[in-house]
Amino acid sequence: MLSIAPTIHIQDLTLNYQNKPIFSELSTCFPGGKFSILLGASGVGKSSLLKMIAGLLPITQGQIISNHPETMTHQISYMAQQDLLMPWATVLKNVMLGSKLRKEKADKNRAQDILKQVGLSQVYNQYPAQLSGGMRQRAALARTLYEDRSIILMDEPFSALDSVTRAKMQDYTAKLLKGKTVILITHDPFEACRLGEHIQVLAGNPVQIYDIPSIQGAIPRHPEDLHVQQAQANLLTLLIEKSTLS
Ligand SMILES: Nc1ncnc2c1ncn2[C@@H]1O[C@H](COP(=O)(O)OP(=O)(O)OP(=O)(O)O)[C@@H](O)[C@H]1O
Repeated sequence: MLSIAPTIHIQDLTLNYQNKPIFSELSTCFPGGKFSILLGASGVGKSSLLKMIAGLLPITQGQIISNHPETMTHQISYMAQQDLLMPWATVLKNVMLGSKLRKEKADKNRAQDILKQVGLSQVYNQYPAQLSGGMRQRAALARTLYEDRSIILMDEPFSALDSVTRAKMQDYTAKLLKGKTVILITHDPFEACRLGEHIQVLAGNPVQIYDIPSIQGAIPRHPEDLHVQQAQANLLTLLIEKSTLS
């Protein structure tokens, strides 16, 4: 595992789907070793941007570069909105799937420890179809965390969880990924303010990136932290102001 934490630069990035423009000449930066949070209305292009960073969507105009270019091909762990669990493999085997695909020796102890931390120790040997939606999402989270990469991209990783489990998973994820370059998409301003060391909103017509002032305190911030509560209110107000819904 590399101990570097790459910074990711987005430069003049344009995205069209079948001639339909989504965003144009977008530029921003996701700082190395920080937890970056990306918010924005449904359909604005957040998942597409994440897929472009992950190399899953071709770049036709503009570029995405890193100060450690090698990390962009070999050091990314990506968690999609859909859990993408393999139905034929147990939960434990799903978590260790990356090792198997790379023909590496799997670290069963690490996989089991992560599954325990996400509350799935009782279902190691069950299959995805036997799990609830929230359990499936935690299995996908465990698989993402098991990879131990320098860059972690997560698309709404806690969206299916009840509020208590969600808070616990936020805490665990923030602690485990400390010092890594993380980009996390969420619709939840509270989550953004608990976890964000760098918060951005994708919004407007034409779509632009807005930087949110940084919030005091180390992450994961406590739910009762007054800075979190004030920042959450400000962020929700900004999202409402930028909303194009009438
Ligand atoms: N494969 C595709 N082909 C055509 N259009 C697409 C495709 N994928 C996404 N789009 C369109 O691109 C736009 C941005 O989609 P994207 O999934 O990136 O948005 P999002 O901000 O992540 O939304 P959400 O918050 O609902 O997940 C939407 O209008 C969507 O319909």
